[in-house]
Amino acid sequence: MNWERFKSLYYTNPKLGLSLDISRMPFPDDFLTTMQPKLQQAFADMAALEGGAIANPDENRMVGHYWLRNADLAPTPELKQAITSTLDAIKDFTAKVHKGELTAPGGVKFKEVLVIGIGGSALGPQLVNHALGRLKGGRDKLRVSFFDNTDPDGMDYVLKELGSRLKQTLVIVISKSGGTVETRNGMLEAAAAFKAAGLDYPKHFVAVTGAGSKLEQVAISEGWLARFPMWDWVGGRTSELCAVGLLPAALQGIKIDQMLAGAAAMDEVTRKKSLRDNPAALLALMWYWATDGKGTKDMVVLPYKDRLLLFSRYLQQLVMESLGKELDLQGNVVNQGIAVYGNKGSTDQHAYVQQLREGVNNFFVTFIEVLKDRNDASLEVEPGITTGDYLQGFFLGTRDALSEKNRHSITITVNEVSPRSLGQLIGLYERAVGLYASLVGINAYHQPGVEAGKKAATGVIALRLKIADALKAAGGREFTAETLAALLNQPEKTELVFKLLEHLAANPAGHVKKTVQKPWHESTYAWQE
Ligand SMILES: O=P(O)(O)OC[C@H]1O[C@H](O)[C@H](O)[C@@H](O)[C@@H]1O
Repeated sequence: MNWERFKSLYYTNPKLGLSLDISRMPFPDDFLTTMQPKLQQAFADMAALEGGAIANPDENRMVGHYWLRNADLAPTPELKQAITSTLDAIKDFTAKVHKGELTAPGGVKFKEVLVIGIGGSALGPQLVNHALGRLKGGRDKLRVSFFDNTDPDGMDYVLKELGSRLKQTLVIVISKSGGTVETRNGMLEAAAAFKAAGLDYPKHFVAVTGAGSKLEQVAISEGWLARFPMWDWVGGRTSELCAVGLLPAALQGIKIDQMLAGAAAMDEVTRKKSLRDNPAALLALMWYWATDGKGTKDMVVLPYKDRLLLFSRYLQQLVMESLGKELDLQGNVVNQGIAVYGNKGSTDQHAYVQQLREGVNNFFVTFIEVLKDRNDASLEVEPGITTGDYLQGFFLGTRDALSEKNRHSITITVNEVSPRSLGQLIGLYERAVGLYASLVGINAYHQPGVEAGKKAATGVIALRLKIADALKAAGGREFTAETLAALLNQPEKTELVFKLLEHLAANPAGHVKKTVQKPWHESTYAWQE
């Protein structure tokens, strides 16, 4: 590639220990200049947001995740106090757990944390757990596992892993709204497991949730061990650096002050109004150029580091839930968004990189390079060559191979994976998403599209109950999906009735016996005690 272009476009910040290379995005010479008016408007929007404006108009909310790492920026003394006192409470609680001053009943020391949450209430903690666990090679102070779904078998798997250590397990139920059904279900399943083991679960349970939520009410009425707040001015997908992410991380033994310091340092840099000094603005403009400001290309995130495996999954929510919007701020239909996927290199080179090089050219790659290979000395796998040399070799080789075929890429380089650098990366992408949303004129801070699926699921659950009632009342009579839907007076829902019957018949709790017939849709279903 072109060294002169690289020299002129390379952003490097030795203080942060982070660099950004946009030279492999072949935007025209005047692109950065022509974007200046839009970009300056985006900076102005961002300054207003940080100053406490209602930056999420649909929900009439402020957007305050930047205050979490510099409470002095909070627009009122009350908000500042809320941030600092929560941080103190997290540290205090964690210190007591680590010292064994706060224990499970019977003085049993907590050794395990089970986090129950979903979406923004799980992805950040999962990323941090995976990226920063056992960083120096030693053991974590507490080991963290997750329920992040309503999959019964998934929960059984985690509970089996915990086994008899359930008595040493601290459970953190995280839900901003406190009403998310998957999380409620996880909480009930965990409580049942504790009860079955003869354990007094409220003495193990902690809630992170919004004031007055259903979850908070349960935690209060059952006398849970502790509660930590979640505020309406922090979105789920930007909540890693409030109690949602900090509490599990601190308990694990991760240096949360360094994560916060990393994000704060990145915030300072990404507030700069001069484009060439602002890596988040450069990133946002590259997304704009690569995708025509319309999401026409996908963002493939490829960290060459196992510890950053979950970064793409974390970014998937941050980017897609923020940018994937039907309407712009004026109410025009725009169907915005950028699709995000990726795992890690060089692993993915043996999976889908074939298509990236030769197949449909509908993406741009963001490589994440980590300079430091490992803590200890490295084996030479060939004379003078280590496994880390190979990891870099595959990264550089793949990048060149893609460039040769006009497949564009951005590269972010960090010195190492550490609490500080992860805080920086989180801060970098939060800012880039916010700036990009301004560039394309959308609200990045709501998620109206998520509700439709939740509402429809409620309808499905109601129909499931009706089916069970009808079959029971029919006392063993056999129905096809069609005859049952007709009986329920819902012929338009025959497909749903079929799907529900199939699931009921597959599980003992369904009490449904299926008799297979030909053709398959003449199969019958009947109640069975
Ligand atoms: O934290 P909770 O209120 O339980 O929400 C968990 C998640 O579910 C919702 O459906 C939203 O789409 C996500 O933005 C959110 O992070």
